Amino acid sequence: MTREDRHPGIGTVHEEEGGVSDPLLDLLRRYVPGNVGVFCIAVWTTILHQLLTLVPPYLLGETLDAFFTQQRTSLSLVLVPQTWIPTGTRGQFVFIAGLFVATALATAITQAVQFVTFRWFQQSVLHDLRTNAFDATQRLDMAFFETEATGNVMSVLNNDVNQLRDFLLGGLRQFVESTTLLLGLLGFMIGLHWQLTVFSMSFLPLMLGLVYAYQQAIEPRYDDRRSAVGNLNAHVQNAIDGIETIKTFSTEHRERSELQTHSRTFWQADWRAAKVSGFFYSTRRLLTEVMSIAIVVVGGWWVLFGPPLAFSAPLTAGLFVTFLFYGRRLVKESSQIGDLVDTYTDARASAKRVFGLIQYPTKITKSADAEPLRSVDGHVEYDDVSFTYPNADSATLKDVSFEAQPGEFVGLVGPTGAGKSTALKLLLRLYDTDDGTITIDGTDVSTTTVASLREAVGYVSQDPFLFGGTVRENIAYSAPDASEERVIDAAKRANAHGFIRTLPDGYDTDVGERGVKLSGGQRQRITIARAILKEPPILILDEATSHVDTQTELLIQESLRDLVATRTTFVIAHQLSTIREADQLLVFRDGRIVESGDHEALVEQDGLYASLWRIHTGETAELPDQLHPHGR
Ligand SMILES: Nc1ncnc2c1ncn2[C@@H]1O[C@H](COP(=O)(O)OP(=O)(O)OP(=O)(O)O)[C@@H](O)[C@H]1O
Repeated sequence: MTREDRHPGIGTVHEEEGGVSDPLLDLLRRYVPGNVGVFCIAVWTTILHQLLTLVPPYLLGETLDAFFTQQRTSLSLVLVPQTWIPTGTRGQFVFIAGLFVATALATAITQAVQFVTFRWFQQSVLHDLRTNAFDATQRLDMAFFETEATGNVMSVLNNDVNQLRDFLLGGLRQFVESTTLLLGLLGFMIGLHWQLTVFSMSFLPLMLGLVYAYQQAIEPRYDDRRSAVGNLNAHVQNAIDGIETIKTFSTEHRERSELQTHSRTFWQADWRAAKVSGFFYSTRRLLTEVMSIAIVVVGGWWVLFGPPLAFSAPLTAGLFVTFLFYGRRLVKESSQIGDLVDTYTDARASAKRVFGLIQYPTKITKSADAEPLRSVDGHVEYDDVSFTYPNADSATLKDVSFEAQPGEFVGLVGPTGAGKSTALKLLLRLYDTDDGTITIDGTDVSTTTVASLREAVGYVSQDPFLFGGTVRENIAYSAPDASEERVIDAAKRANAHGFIRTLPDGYDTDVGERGVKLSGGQRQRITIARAILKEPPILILDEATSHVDTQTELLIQESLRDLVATRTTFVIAHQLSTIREADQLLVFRDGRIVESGDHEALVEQDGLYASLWRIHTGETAELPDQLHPHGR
């Protein structure tokens, strides 16, 4: 099993969430109303255009019968009042030529209008769909990203949305065209000669049966192909994200062979679909030819020797010519239903995945009666908080309780993996607690709107993330309207101004994708400046200075002193000197707070903290008993 295989398909959610049974109907139901005007014009001109294409064969048949085969004495045309038709042969000939030209013009105009309106409709719907799918990914809980590979999500946003583009432009238009043509042709043909129509249609059930069988066989194969391409993309994405690790461990070969496995799975899935498609298209072709030949043979016989079999109505040569065109067209259109089903099935699988993403259930961001958090003093209280990560076997936090007064400086210490970062992520509601409550100024954070909560809390994580762009844009990310002075001031307080000035373009220097052009310590200082600029009433610094040297760390601490003094600050640090001055220290071990108090009190207590402190000061190199991997 590879990394990506562990993730369930996004598409499964659509059905579970009780969406409309057909995701493509769902698509139209959601997006047509916003574009109803242009959609109606597109559909109507398509119908008109298709009906117009049926006129020339009809005119040709009538012309033949009226002027050349003398099977009719006067010219009469369906839907054209007899009074409009001139009486002399010359006049009638010019009149019919005029009709040919007018039909050609009208056909061209409707085609142009149909093309541009369908294109507009398609782009407008895709724009809305793309925006909604992107909104959905932004809204999703962190838990989602732990179960769904990024490449899979990217595949939905790119491949599946593009597949729907093909459906909206090609498939939907073809559906309108084919339906119009089939109904129009049947109407015309029955009106002209119902008996020959009955014969022409005798193969139709066979064709429709073939199409139905095809749809049943191809749909699961398309589903497989789609999820295989998602896994393939996920792997490529992972490999590009981790390119540095791959190179340093020289694991290019392993990654390549994993890619080949995914690529082969995709190839096999495609092959299974291709075999079914190949069989269908060739059988359809054969059936189409047989139907066309049968119309030619039977129709020709009819004209030459009279009605065959149980038929009774005579057939003129002109009408036979009209029927040759119509018959072929009927056969072609009914066989096109196969393509339509193909596009439809493919698009359906894509729509399932796109709506799976859009409708993915979110617990945190979608609380219906959440209230915004109003002016925050910064009194934070954890009451018996327990939490287990979605895919974890055991609890990460167990009965964690503590209280931080407004403006207090709280340090979190403890061995790695003890649950310090997790505890503070719950304050930001990156996850919700399983048990217990977290309150800010007495308000349970699970009842507040996520936006107002995160507005009140500044967070600098262990992994400083910078967006591609300039240094200034990255600092001002938390306050895009901040003045130049405020940005520089924040940078100074984060001890970043000095190095920024030495960069080639100062604050306008491009940091590269994810900030790769800067060192870890430089990135960290920019993320601290970003948090400072926001001036939040509550600040979380999670190992925020772990990448900088001791001297810079001291300088940052110095400049953060003011900041810390005026707001509730939580600092996680392994360098205990960083948090020695904290008003309160919380010592975590195995998801529990095992000691708390200020530095002096904890040293006196002579427990875990005191042991860690002795190691920190170099007084001892011995690992305390509690932390010894094999016990003692
Ligand atoms: N997204 C996650 N899914 C599942 N388990 C997780 C996740 N993030 C962290 N954990 C687990 O939860 C436990 C606590 O992790 P946490 O990051 O809170 O520890 P920490 O005390 O902050 O450690 P460190 O000092 O190394 O940052 C660890 O055992 C970790 O493996």
